[in-house]
Amino acid sequence: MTEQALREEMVTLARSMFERGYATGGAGNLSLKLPDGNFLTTPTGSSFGRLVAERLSVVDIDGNHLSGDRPSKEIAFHLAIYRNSPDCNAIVHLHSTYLTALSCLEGLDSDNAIKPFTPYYVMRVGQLPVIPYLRPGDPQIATELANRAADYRAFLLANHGPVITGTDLRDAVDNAEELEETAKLALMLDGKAIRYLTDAEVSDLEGRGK
Ligand SMILES: O=C(O)[C@H](O)C(=O)COP(=O)(O)O
Ligand SMILES: [Zn+2]
Repeated sequence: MTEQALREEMVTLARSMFERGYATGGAGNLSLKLPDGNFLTTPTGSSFGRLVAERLSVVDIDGNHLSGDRPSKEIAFHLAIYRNSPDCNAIVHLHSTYLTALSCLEGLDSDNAIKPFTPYYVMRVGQLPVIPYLRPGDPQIATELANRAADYRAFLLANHGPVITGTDLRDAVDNAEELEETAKLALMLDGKAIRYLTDAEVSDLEGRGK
């Protein structure tokens, strides 16, 4: 896709998420890899419902601001993931209701906050490691994500919200929506006897197409 088409896709997908309640106010941020190797990101403080294609931020791999409005304060963690995850070409960070609620619970398994109980969670996301609470914009978030980026497709920032990757922005958005719905199910089923997928059932699903 051309840069202009990617800009328009980011605006369209962001507005769709906003209109369906996956993003509110100025929370969250998006990024994607451009054909020239630089990165397109949402400007800091921007609303997913009001992005303007021409004003989106462009940065290089070192985080230098090349054009557009001032980039997200979280651009460092986006770039840390790109550096360490060759398959990642787009990233979605949200404060979506159910994943943010989950991120606020005591006693989460830091290796995987959601044990698999549906096939699509396994096929699209797999595991959800938890990053300890850090102030939004703290550079340590980038270090924590860099250390895990090669092994996971999504991450849960404690008391904050999810970070989800994809092979392109549509894939990252679809993964984010699947993960948010899985968190909603997990909270709805809390206290009930869930039949989790067995290790064999999970292995059978891993590596299969979505
Ligand atoms: O993650 C953050 O820093 C904020 O919580 C957020 O999601 C929006 O920050 P941005 O600078 O507007 O991208
Ligand atoms: Zn945030």
